[in-house]
Amino acid sequence: MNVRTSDALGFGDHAADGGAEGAGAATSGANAKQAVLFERVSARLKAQVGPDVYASWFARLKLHSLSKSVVRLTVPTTFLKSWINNRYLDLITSLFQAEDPEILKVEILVRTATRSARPAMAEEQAAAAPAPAAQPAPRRQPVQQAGQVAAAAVQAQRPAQPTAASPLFGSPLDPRYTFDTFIEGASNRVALAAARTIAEAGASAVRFNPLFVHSTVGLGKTHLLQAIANAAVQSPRAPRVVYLTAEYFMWRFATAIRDNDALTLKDSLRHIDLLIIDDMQFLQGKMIQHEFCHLLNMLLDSAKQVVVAADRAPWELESLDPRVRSRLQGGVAIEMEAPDYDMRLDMLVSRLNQARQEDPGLDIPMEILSHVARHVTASGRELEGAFNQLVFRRSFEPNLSIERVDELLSHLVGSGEPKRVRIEDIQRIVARHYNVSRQELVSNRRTRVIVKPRQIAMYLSKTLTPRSFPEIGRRFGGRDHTTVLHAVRKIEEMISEDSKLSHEIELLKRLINE
Ligand SMILES: Nc1ncnc2c1ncn2[C@@H]1O[C@H](COP(=O)(O)OP(=O)(O)OP(=O)(O)O)[C@@H](O)[C@H]1O
Repeated sequence: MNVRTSDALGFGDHAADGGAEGAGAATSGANAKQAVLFERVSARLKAQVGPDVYASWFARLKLHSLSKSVVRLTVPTTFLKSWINNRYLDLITSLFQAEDPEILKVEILVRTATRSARPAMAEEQAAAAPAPAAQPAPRRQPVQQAGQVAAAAVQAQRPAQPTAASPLFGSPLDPRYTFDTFIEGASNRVALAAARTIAEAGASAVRFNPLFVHSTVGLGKTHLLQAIANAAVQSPRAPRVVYLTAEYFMWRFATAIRDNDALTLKDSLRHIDLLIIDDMQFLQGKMIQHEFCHLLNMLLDSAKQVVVAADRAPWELESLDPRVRSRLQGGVAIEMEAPDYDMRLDMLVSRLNQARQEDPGLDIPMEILSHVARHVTASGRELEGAFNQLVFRRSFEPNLSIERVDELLSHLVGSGEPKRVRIEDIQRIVARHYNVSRQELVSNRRTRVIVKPRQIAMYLSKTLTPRSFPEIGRRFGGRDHTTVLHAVRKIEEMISEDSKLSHEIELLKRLINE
């Protein structure tokens, strides 16, 4: 219940993040009162900093614990921790104090990460680099290689080892992220086919350019992007490949500008065949976006392939410069959805086979794998977390029973639930609450008595489901995505000013999540 409550605030999109022992376990320790307090503070924070900044920096913030006077919050990366600490800690503290004057201190912790920590040196480098206002240092570790400037930032569950053939600018890709280990299913088939086509095309661009892959967290975007890079660099045509996260791109440009070295950097990027950019939602800052727009235009105009991934569709990347957004929309956008049961089971079996290569004696009964696949439903990352827990526990509890597995994974089992909220349920519950019919909610009628419940239902659809603005628009009588966006913003504003409405919405969330 408490996990769900804090997810319902807009953290839900990222509920999967943080790994096996991260926020899920932590959040389950917080009681309902704490969760409501956290919701209220986050709503105020969102109202204060605006939805774009909020989505970039606070979407993955979770409540860890709240003692009488100390609030502990968690984020998935060290970078986010220092970014929030440096810029927003005072604001967050004052928002908590406004809700509860007994609170004296707010601490930001890094969740037990399933991703590798940044190597100390890179960490120091990032911390030392004075990112220009509004431009962050990289979230993941940059790695430089012999005289090369741009490098990829890599995410992995253990420190990534460079593959035999590395991308042009020395991207140390995680060798496990290949097409062979990527499980195919109905939810990602199209994206996988497009990715394979690009990897096989080598230096010659394919028809869809740029390819834009989007999904909520933990559904395999990074795995797929790195699989493209891993396969492309080994193809006989030997294209020049660069894989990097948007944050690394920002950091690299910020440092190059500081060191008067931007020209060299730009020059080194001119000659690539395949640019792969991950986590596009983090690209911020006018100047950096301008540089990125240049690069994008140059590559696309010279028929070089670009692949981009983000946690939302290109038209929903509101913080992006309209020119960048428009260029990104000029190709093909493909959404990946959550894996079904068969895919989840295949992922677990595949992970077991990989783990057996290191430990041939490792065995987890099929009955347990299938039980986990049935109950841990949210994302690949949660499955990975569940698998790691099982392997870890098995070493000192060799005969795990199903009941014990349930106990160990209860935080992961619960966290998938909010994602199953359906838009129809939201419409039904909101309509009943405001005494209007569901048909009226999706109709063209614009009387006040209908407009407000409709906007609330749209807001709840955006915050309680992973559906995109256009899809929500379609489900509300074929409305344009900007209408939904307007509704979400309006209700967010109203919530921050009107505590009665805020309580009403909390009540609706509870009814929907019941
Ligand atoms: N289809 C899949 N086949 C195999 N593994 C998968 C698949 N989807 C996700 N995973 C695994 O789940 C974990 C999380 O995936 P990944 O990091 O690629 O997600 P993501 O969509 O990039 O998440 P984020 O938005 O947080 O960056 C990884 O260990 C990945 O290997």
